Amino acid sequence: AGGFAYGEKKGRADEKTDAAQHSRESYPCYGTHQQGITTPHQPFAIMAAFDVSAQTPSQLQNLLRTLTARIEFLTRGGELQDGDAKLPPAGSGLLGKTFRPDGLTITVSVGASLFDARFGLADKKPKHLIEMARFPNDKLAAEWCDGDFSIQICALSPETCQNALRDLVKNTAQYAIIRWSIDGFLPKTEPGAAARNLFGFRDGSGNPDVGNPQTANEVLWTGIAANSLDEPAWAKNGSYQAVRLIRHFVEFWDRTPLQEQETIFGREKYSGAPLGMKNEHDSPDYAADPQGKTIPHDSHMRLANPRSREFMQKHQLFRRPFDYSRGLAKSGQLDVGLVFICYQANLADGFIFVQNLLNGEPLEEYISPFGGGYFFTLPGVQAGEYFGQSLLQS
Ligand SMILES: C=CC1=C(C)c2cc3[nH]c(cc4nc(cc5[nH]c(cc1n2)c(C)c5CCC(=O)O)C(CCC(=O)O)=C4C)c(C)c3C=C
Ligand SMILES: [Fe+2]
Repeated sequence: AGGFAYGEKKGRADEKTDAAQHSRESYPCYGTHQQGITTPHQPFAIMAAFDVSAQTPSQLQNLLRTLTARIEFLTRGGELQDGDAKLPPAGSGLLGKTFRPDGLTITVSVGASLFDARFGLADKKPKHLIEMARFPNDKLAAEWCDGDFSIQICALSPETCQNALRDLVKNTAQYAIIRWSIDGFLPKTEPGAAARNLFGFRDGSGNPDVGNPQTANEVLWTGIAANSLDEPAWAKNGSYQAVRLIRHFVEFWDRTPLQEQETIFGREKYSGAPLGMKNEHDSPDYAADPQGKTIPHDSHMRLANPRSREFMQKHQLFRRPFDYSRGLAKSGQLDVGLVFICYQANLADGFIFVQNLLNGEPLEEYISPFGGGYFFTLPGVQAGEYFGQSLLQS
């Protein structure tokens, strides 16, 4: 009595390992599209941008091959194999010697600057890829903007994101230098409901359902969506990624009346329902509210998507944001906000068009965009290939 069979005992012992505390959820990195876009929204993230220090096309290829190999290893889970103890260990050790995939996705995207004179790629640039231009309410800090490529890391724990970033920084050090990086998280929420941003509002309720492949084809994938057929052939099945780092003035927001907060977004704070409706996923009926008495014309949601037929066909984007918290700003105010990330097949019709509709909105009093960038998420690849292969070999 009280004894354990070997297997049972081993099972119990295994339950106590670091690895067992993490999820076996795995999103293999090979396929038509990269992971981290239509993948279920994980609760933790790091968004980072890098500059390439590689000098030649073949060094750039080495960088992309290394990135792909590390992404394959990290997203599959496995065991670190240390060699000579006089050399650095194989990994950070943050997750222990063996580690599980923990829902990790790593999404690689390239910036406009990668298409300058260095690598002979100038004539292959996606049509709408440019460095991020300033919008009227922006206070952009150059050190928080742009980059030759971006890496979006998402997982079910913050340590899995950290471990992945450390691994990528170490293994690409010969050819790339990190430029900026920010950690993100999402509050827990009921199943099927969008997570809340730091203003306390559900953020993502009006997103297109990109879990439906037909909707994803119409909204996300360059070279597939109707408004993106004039792009270079290598870019097919990629997507434009727009990143905006947006500080929230939460002390000011928390002193703003509830009614005003709800009018600013056009939704009820707690349920997330459009004003005048019951449920989060109810569709607003703007035709029945031509004067904007229920949902004001200058509310965030009405400006961002007037739901006209033309808009729904051409200007939809898919948001996959995270909240951030970085302690205190120099002013003594909380330095918190949103890592706004969205994907679309055509950047000009998507993010840029919608942001221009939002310029001057009442929400601007409470926010201050300070960084981010535009990137092009590379098409997916099959085992044996590397991310960016279609670009370098086209
Ligand atoms: C240019 C694109 C957008 C930026 C930048 C943006 C910033 C931003 N948004 C919120 C909070 C909410 N946004 C909501 C809806 C919404 N926002 C955009 C676009 C941008 N938002 C769109 C296209 C939509 C969907 C509109 C619709 O289809 O009805 C909402 C409402 C809930 C929801 O639908 O997700 C909230 C809340 C913040 C805080 C923010 C930057 C500070
Ligand atoms: Fe929004």
